[in-house]
Amino acid sequence: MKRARIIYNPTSGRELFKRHLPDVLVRLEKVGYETSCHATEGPGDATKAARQAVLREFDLVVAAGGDGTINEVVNGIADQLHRPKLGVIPVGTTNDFARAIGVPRSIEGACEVIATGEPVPIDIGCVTNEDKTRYFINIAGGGRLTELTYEVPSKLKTMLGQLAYYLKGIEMLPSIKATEAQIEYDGKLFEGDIMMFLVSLTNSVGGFEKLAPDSSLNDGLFDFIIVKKTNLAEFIRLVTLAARGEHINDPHIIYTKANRVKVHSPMQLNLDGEFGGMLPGEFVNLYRHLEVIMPKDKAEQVRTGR
Ligand SMILES: Nc1ncnc2c1ncn2[C@@H]1O[C@H](COP(=O)(O)OP(=O)(O)OP(=O)(O)O)[C@@H](O)[C@H]1O
Repeated sequence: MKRARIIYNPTSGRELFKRHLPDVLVRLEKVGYETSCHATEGPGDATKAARQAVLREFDLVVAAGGDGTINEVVNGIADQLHRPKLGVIPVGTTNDFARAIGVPRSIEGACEVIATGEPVPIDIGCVTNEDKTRYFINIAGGGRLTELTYEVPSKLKTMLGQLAYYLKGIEMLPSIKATEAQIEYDGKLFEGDIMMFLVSLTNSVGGFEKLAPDSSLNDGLFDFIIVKKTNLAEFIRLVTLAARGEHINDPHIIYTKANRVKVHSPMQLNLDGEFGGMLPGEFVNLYRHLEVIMPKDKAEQVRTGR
C-alpha cells in the first residue's frame, strides 16, 4: 500500500485546515494511500517532518499551508536520494506555488487533485549562501523591496489575506532605497544600482501572475529579473505595467533566462517569501528535480510545453 504523510501548518492563512483534515484523510485512503499527519509547531518543523517522511520512505508528502510551509517541506526532501512525490493543499495567504501548478484554492479541490492528478518532475532552485545550501520552489530575490514579505505581521495576514502585503508595500514605498549590486548570470555581468532582483521558477509571484510571463516549470532555467534603480513615480508605473505583464520591455528592467545566477554584493536574501540569510551567494536551477502532483490538464500542458 502507498503511504502518504500530510504535513500541515495549523496557523497558515485563515487557520481552517484542521477542520477539514478528516475529509482529506478519507479521500486519500479511498485512492489507496495509508495516510498519517503531522501538525507543525513552529519555524523549521515542516523541514524536520519532511526529512522524517523521507527516512520512513513515504511515497507522498502533502504540504498543507502557505508558500512558507511548502518551502520548508521541500527543504526536507530536496537533498535526499529517495524523494517522495509532493502534493500541495494551499491554505496560506498568497499560495503562489499552488497557483503556478494549477492547484485550486479550496481544500476539497486541492485534495481532489492529489487523489486524481498526475506527478510531473519540475525544476526547483538551490542557493548556497552563508555556507549553507537551501532550496526554493517559487522565487528568490534580494533588494529592499523583497523584504516587505517578512514585515507583515502574522495576525494582519490572518485578517486581511493578501491585502496585507499590498498595504505594507504602499506604506514602505517612499522609504525603498536602491541597492548596489554586482550580479553574474550565465556568463554575463550586471553592475549597478537595483531596486530588486528576482530569480523565479514560476510565473506567479506575490499575486502578480504575469511577472515572469515566459517562465516554464521544467526547462532547467530561472526567469531572471533585475529592476534597476527608479524614482517613486517610475516605480509605481512599473508596478501597474507588471500587473499586465507589460513591464518586461521597460528600460528599467532586465528580463532573461539563466541556469546560474551569482550575486557578489551583500544584501538580504528572500526565499519563497521568507528571510533566507545574507548574500553573496549562488543560485542554481535543478532540472526536473521534484515530482509534484498537478491536475491532469496542467500536467499535460507542462509536459508538452503548451
Ligand atoms: N505552529 C506554528 N506556529 C507558528 N508558526 C508556525 C507554526 N508552524 C509553522 N510555522 C511557521 O509559519 C510560517 C509561515 O507559514 P505558511 O507559509 O504556511 O502560512 P502563511 O504565512 O499564512 O502563508 P504565506 O506563506 O502564503 O504568506 C512557516 O514558514 C513556519 O515556519
